Amino acid sequence: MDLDLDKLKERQKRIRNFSIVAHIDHGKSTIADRILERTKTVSKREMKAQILDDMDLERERGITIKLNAVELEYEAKDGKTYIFHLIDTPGHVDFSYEVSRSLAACEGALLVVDAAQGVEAQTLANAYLAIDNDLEIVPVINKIDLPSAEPDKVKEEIEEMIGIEADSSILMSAKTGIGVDELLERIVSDVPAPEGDLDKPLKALIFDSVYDSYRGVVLDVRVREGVVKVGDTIELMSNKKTFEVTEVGVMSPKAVKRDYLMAGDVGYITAAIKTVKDTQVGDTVTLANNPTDEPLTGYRKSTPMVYAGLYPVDNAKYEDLHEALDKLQLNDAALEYEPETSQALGFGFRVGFLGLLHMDVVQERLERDFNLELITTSPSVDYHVTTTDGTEVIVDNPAELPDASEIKEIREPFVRAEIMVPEDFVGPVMELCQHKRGEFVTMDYLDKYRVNVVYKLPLLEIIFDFFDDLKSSTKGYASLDYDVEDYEPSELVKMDILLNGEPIDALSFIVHKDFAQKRGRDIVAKLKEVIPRQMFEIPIQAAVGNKIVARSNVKAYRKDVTAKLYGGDRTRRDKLLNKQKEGKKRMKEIGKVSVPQEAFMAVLNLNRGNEDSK
Ligand SMILES: Nc1nc2c(ncn2[C@@H]2O[C@H](COP(=O)(O)OP(=O)(O)OP(=O)(O)O)[C@@H](O)[C@H]2O)c(=O)[nH]1
Repeated sequence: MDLDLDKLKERQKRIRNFSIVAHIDHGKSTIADRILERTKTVSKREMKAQILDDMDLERERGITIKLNAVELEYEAKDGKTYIFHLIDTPGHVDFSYEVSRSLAACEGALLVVDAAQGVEAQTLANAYLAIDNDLEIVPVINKIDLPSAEPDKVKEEIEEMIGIEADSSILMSAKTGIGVDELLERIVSDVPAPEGDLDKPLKALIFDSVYDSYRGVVLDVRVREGVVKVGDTIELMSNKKTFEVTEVGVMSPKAVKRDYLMAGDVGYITAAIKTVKDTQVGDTVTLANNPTDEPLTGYRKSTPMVYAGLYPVDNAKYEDLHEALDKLQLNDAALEYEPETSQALGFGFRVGFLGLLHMDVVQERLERDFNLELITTSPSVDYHVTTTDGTEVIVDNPAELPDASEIKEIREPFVRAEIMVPEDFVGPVMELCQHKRGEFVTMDYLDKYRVNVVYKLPLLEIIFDFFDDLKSSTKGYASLDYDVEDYEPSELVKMDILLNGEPIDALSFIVHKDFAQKRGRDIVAKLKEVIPRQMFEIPIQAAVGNKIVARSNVKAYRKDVTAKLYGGDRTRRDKLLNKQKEGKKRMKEIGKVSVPQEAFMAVLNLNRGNEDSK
């Protein structure tokens, strides 16, 4: 097929690639919906609420996890039809790496700020990512329909805190539709058209990929230079593997086939790629017979910060879990895993996550989409350990921590946490941070009312319930952003948990020496609650080294639990039986003891484990 380059150049001028970035809940998805609706990309009837958040899980949780690229056509006031590629981005702090991925595919970003909430931590973090990517930023002040909206104040905040001109911000209500027309026109006028030579060799960035059981791996790409067509042989530059292109197209929002994708386009390529490991997000695609000389620079790769063991309840499902992780990783570049074995749980994987939310989402996907029943062990961070003979080891599984007598020093990851909060709540925030072993760094007034409090905190303390505690101690007003800064020595110890006199490797965890006693007592109490009675008494002990810090017993099973309940109440009885059945599914037989999934997560649910422990 011969392409008319002049026509393509003309088309390129009418392309606008942009993302929407915002703090969580400021209205990104609702704005995306309005844009789709106004450009008639989907009919009202087809339109489900929040169409871009197409995964059930996202809809249930109400957060955007995966990014999606959609092509829309917009007929502008100048009479021309523009091609928009809207790339949705997640807003949660766990997913900022996906934001930087999608920004690498754009020329512009709509920076959405809630007119009542103002600039928050993730607004700043995302705005800086956009600035770093040299994107044109179009500020949008959303929710101006709210009685508490203060658009003028928000404009000032944007100028003062982000340092971009905000006088011309679009005032919008995604709810009522005010401002949508202006927004569309401003995308045309403010977001630059993509550049990139059409007659150069193909250079396309893989910014996402999805596994499809019929078509194989589907690559989401942003073409930077050249053109790619069906029948071309593409080469993945990182591993030099070649594939014949079977289909190219765009999402609109369903897949629509095209004859070609050209410089400036955001779309997908399929090439009967069967092995998920062959494709790497961030890699450059070129043509095998006419390759480009230099790959594109990828983007900041995300590194996992939280690690946990994932084990199939049924040991025979190990290979299924392996396959499921392979497939999931394709949609989730941040996911890392390697096989591990546990004496208690058998064969499984040690999996690295970006944060607890990410861990939750992965676990749910594995269970729901791949029909697996899993036991997840309590999350851990990675420790840098120096042993007495001078060896350095990285330990992300508490069970693998060397014996205390062999450890010279343990260093744990510390984060710089920036917490934005109205001044009235500075007291409670500081108190919370102190509780979590925080070290005060600095505090600045952002404007008359708001303060940015900076603390250095151990990541270990942040990943547990810090965010929830922060929200509850500030009535939801605080926002948090953090980055791992360095590893520093801490007085950490390993807590072993013994059931029936046997140490259970999958239940051990690492804790600061000062919190050990209290955590030990709390965990024993919690385990006593969640481990069901059996025919014999089960002693539970928490130990640091040889020292038992807490103990308790699960009493032997006496009679049918349902016997106590009102004989006549069928529903109540059925409920209980069902619940027992549910619980049983998730039991893991360890020695003679049945241990439920809850037990492995007990350390997460110690009701503010650190409180009063100092
Ligand atoms: N009053 C009012 N509510 C709005 C407006 N825009 C969005 N909302 C509401 O604000 C909430 C958050 O909106 P979303 O669009 O889900 O926010 P988001 O930024 O996409 O959130 P994440 O996907 O979780 O990052 C929802 O309950 C919306 O209905 C608006 O203009 N006015």
